[in-house]
Parts: sequence; C-alpha cells; structure tokens
Amino acid sequence: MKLDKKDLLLYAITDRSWLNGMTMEEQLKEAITGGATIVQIREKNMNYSDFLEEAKSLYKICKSSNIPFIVNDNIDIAREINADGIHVGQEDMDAKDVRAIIGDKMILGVSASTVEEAIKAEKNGADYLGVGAVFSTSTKKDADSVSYEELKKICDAVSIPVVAIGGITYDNMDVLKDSGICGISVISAIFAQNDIRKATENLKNKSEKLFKYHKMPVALTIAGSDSSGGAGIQADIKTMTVHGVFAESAITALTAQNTTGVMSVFESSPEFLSEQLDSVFSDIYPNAVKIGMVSSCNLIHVISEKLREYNAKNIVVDPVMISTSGSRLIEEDAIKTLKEELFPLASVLTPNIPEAEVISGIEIKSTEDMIKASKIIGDNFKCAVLCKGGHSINDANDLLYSNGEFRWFYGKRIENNNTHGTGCTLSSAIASNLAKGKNLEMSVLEAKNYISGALSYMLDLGKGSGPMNHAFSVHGEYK
Ligand SMILES: Cc1ncc(COP(=O)(O)OP(=O)(O)O)c(N)n1
Ligand SMILES: Cc1ncsc1CCOP(=O)(O)O
Ligand SMILES: [Mg+2]
Repeated sequence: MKLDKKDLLLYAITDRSWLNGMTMEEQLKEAITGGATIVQIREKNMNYSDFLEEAKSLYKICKSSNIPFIVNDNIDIAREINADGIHVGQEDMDAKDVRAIIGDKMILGVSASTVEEAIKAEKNGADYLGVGAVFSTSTKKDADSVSYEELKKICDAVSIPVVAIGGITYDNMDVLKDSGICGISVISAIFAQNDIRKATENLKNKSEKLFKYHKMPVALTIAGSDSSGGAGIQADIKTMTVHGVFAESAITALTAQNTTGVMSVFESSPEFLSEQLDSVFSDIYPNAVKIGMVSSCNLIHVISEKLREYNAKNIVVDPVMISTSGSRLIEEDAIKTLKEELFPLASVLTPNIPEAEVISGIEIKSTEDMIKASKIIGDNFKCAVLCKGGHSINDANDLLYSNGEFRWFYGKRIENNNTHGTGCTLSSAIASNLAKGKNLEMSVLEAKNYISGALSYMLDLGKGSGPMNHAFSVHGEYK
C-alpha cells in the first residue's frame, strides 16, 4: 500500500492499559468514527497467538473503514495478516533488513530522535518517521526526548513525512504547528479518554487546521537558462524538484541553445539580477545556493554582494566556462573576478578538469595532478573542491578536497554520449542534498548516484550530445 501523507494527520496507537470495561475493538471503532486516519497495534506483553488474533480483528475493523493498519515491532505478525505496514524503533530490527524482508509494497515506519537517525532511516527505505518523545510521557518511560528545534531539523532534513509522538494532547499540540510535521501520533490522548470518539474528533479538527500546510527545504539556482532544457536553470530546477527540494531561480542570462551548440546569449542586466536576488532572499530564504553560468564581471559583483548581504549558506559554485558542446560561456576578465569575489564565498567548488586547470594554473594529466590542483584551489579560496574526473584521466572518479583531506568518489562508467548538463545537474544535486541538511560527503555521494541514474536511463533526444532524464526515478524502470 502506498502511504499518502494525509494518512498521517492523526495516527492512533492502541494500548490495552485503558480499556475501562470496553474491548479493544470497541475502543478502536470509536477512534475511527472520531476521525483517526491511521492505526497501529502496539502490544508489548502479549503472546504470539493472542497478538495475532487481536491483530486480525483490528485489521478487519480498519479495512472496513479503509484506514491503513500498521503493526508495531512484530514483523512476523505484520506479514502473516498482510498488514499495510510495520513500525520499528532504533532498538528493534534494522530498517534496511525490515525493508529487505517486507519488499516495496508494505509501509515501513521508523522511529528517530536525531537528524542522523532520520537521514539513515530514509536512506534505508522508511516511508515515514515517528519522532519523539516531543513532550514527556508516562506511556513510554524509556523514550528519548526530542526538542522542537531537533524535530524541525529532522523535518527539513528528510523528504519522507514525519509524525510527532510522545505526550501530545489537545492542549499542547499547537506548539508543533510550524515544525514541518504532517500529523501527530497519540496513545493516551485517545485511548485514556472517557469519550474516545469526541477526544479523537477534537484532535482531528485541530490537526486539520495546524498541519494543513507543509514546509520543505529550499534551494536557489543562480544560473543561465538553457532553451533546450537539458542544462542551466532548467536542469537545476528539475534536479532540485526530484530531490524533494523547492527550487527558486535568479537568471543570469537567457541562452538560445540546443544539444549542438549555443546560438546566442542575452545577459540579464546587473540591476535586474540584483532585483531577482532581493526578491528571493527577502521572502523564501534558501537553505542552499547553486551558482552556474555567470559570464561577466558586473554580474559577479552583484552576486557576491547579495550573498554577503543575506549571509547565504551552503554555496555550491560550478565554475561554468565552456559548454558540453564546446561554446565559451564566460568572458576572459570575468574569470579573475570569479576568483577574487565568488570563490572565497563558496562552500564547495565543482570544476571539471579544464576548469580546474584554469583556476589552479597547472596542467592536469594524471590523478596526481588532480590532487595537486584541488589542493591549490582549496587552499587558495578556503573552500572545499570537488574536482570532476574526465575521460582523459580516469572514468567517472571525482576527488573531494575538504578540510585538508582527500576523498575519491568512484563513479560507474556509463557508455552514454548524451551528457549535456551533467555539470549543472551534479552541482544542483549537491546543493539539494545540502539544503536537506546532509553533510558535504554524503551530499556528493548521493549526487553522484543520482547522475548515474539519470545517465543510465539512456535518454535519446537531439542531434548532438543530448540531455539526461532528470526524472528517471519518477518514471520508474531504467537500466
Ligand atoms: C508512529 C510511531 N512513532 C514512534 C513509535 C515508537 O516506536 P519504538 O521507538 O520502537 O517504541 P515502541 O513503540 O516499540 O515502544 C511508534 N510505535 N509509532
Ligand atoms: C510509543 C511512543 N514512542 C515515543 S513516545 C511514545 C508514547 C506515546 O504515547 P502518548 O501519546 O500516551 O504519550
Ligand atoms: Mg519498537
């Protein structure tokens, strides 16, 4: 079953501690009538056969109301009754192993209380996260406590939906409003209440108001438009979008180009670029910025001034100089200005071999030269450098020089001549991952995997070096 994030608005978790003369079935029916949107059976002290019987019975109730039914902890029971999903905590089974056993069809929920746990759970195949305890609770005394700030960071760092859990009541849930959660998960606020139906109804009505809107990480691309759609602004926006990041743009130039070359360039005026940057930074502040084609000194002045004025973070500079089709995309004197004004602001620079030669001033003929050039660039501009390997030196292996350390990223060599926009796409993928709160190494690693996927689709468009399929993961099958 595919999880819709609206399903997580009000997540009811069963507990026999407060049966109060009712059966679990009766209580559950009340909660569902009151508006619970998803149900989890949580039995900590039951033998297997009783757990199984109860799971079957509660599952039937949920199915008759078309509500997803999740089993806590017990993967065997989840599989035996063909539940919609399973929820595991950090102390239970490893999420990766659970995913391998349950396959793609079943929902996997994972508990997380830190950004690291959340990112790992997403990577290991979780469909949603339960994050808590956000308030103190006597229902689970050993639960870690999670601050509002950490909850917010977790929501920003992952693309999968998050529910908050732990000590949530009708009266305290308002403070969770802008954290980025999709809903709340409760036990006692439903099952310990005298009127379960009314209590659920109240929680549901408030959840609908509080969690109707969603936040998402934001990345800004400052680059040129590519009319053919494979590179530049268009590639950046597609890449950021499929990464679950909201894309903003400030356009430095319009180019008339296709896969065979660049016919003409119409540059934005410095004033107009400045207005675009003011508009973006003063309203939807980006979590990361990617900078691509900037062809003249005046535009570089504007960008560096605005990045400083707005204290921009996670700046990825792709020093675009020559297009894949061989057209020059920067004026000679602008390279000097790039070095003086923009590179020192970068978190990471992503030159290819010819660009690294121009920036470092040395010829690159071997992997040792790549190491030397990256060190010269990184030490000079006090930023990290991802020097992208090329045909002549190695296949698809890139070198990251960061904080005085080198790390090679080994890429899969893909026999595909359609490489239009690979540089733009890689730097946008890195910016997207940084916007989501990932560290630089993880951002580079995942960006490289993304490029491999986009190239492996073997999209065949245009008469020259064609574009990749940025949305390969949305379109399913690829080689
Ligand atoms: C939705 C949701 N979130 C978190 C939990 C807690 O799971 P876990 O950490 O494994 O603790 P137990 O519930 O097993 O005690 C959950 N069950 N559901
Ligand atoms: C299962 C769980 N995981 C973290 S806190 C918690 C208990 C939630 O129960 P309540 O809503 O009664 O605080
Ligand atoms: Mg558990």
